[in-house]
Amino acid sequence: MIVTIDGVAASGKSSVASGVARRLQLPYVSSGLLYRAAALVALDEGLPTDRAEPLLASLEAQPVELRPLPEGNEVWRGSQDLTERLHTSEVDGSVSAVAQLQPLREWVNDHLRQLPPPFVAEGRDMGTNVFPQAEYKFYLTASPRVRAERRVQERTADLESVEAALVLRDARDARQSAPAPDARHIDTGLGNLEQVIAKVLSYLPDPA
Ligand SMILES: Nc1ncnc2c1ncn2[C@@H]1O[C@H](COP(=O)(O)OP(=O)(O)OP(=O)(O)O)[C@@H](O)[C@H]1O
Ligand SMILES: Nc1ccn([C@H]2C[C@H](O)[C@@H](COP(=O)(O)O)O2)c(=O)n1
Repeated sequence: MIVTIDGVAASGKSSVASGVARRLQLPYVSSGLLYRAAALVALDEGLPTDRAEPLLASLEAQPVELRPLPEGNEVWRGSQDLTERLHTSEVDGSVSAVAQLQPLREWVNDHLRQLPPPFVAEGRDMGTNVFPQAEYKFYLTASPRVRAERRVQERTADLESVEAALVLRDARDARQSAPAPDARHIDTGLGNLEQVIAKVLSYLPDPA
């Protein structure tokens, strides 16, 4: 079984996906972390984010590994744990450019398609492009303001700046972020996190 949870920035994908996966006792996979890791490598190494070749060469020379652990995804590069450095405003500002590079999308998708089902996968195009065969698909939304009020707790910028950055990222990511025609849409602004997790679980088979 594959469950996909796609949606816009800060709509709650990671939190909902990890909560659903925990209750189903399945791994959960955050595709965004691979794009964030690629963007972090480009930032750390001063590589361009508008051309794939230099960045792909670095990623192939020293591979990145996504570990979908039950307690949360980790991203490692050799002996370096990159996880704690992936959710910053600096990476937020670069990741959309990296995600526009088709060879980088293929690099991410190759990683994802090696994972053995069952799992819960979250991102932008899990239910459309990466796992169109998924049995259960969800698409999360929430207003920019609601999403900014959540995200501002996790960043150092003020609410207005965070909301503007989210709206900009939504626009930059729009090309790959269309919902799957068979995805169930859930407005996460209509309930707290536990209520949204329960809503998703109500559409899924009970764990054996
Ligand atoms: N329904 C909800 N009610 C209240 N808070 C929520 C809800 N869903 C998620 N949150 C909180 O909002 C913040 C952003 O959620 P999360 O990181 O899961 O979003 P995301 O879509 O994965 O973000 P990104 O696209 O940037 O990775 C987190 O602090 C999370 O706990
Ligand atoms: N399947 C995906 C997942 C993510 N992206 C891009 C778009 C986001 O700006 C960025 C980071 O994702 P997030 O951690 O915010 O979910 O990566 C994508 O294009 N496709």
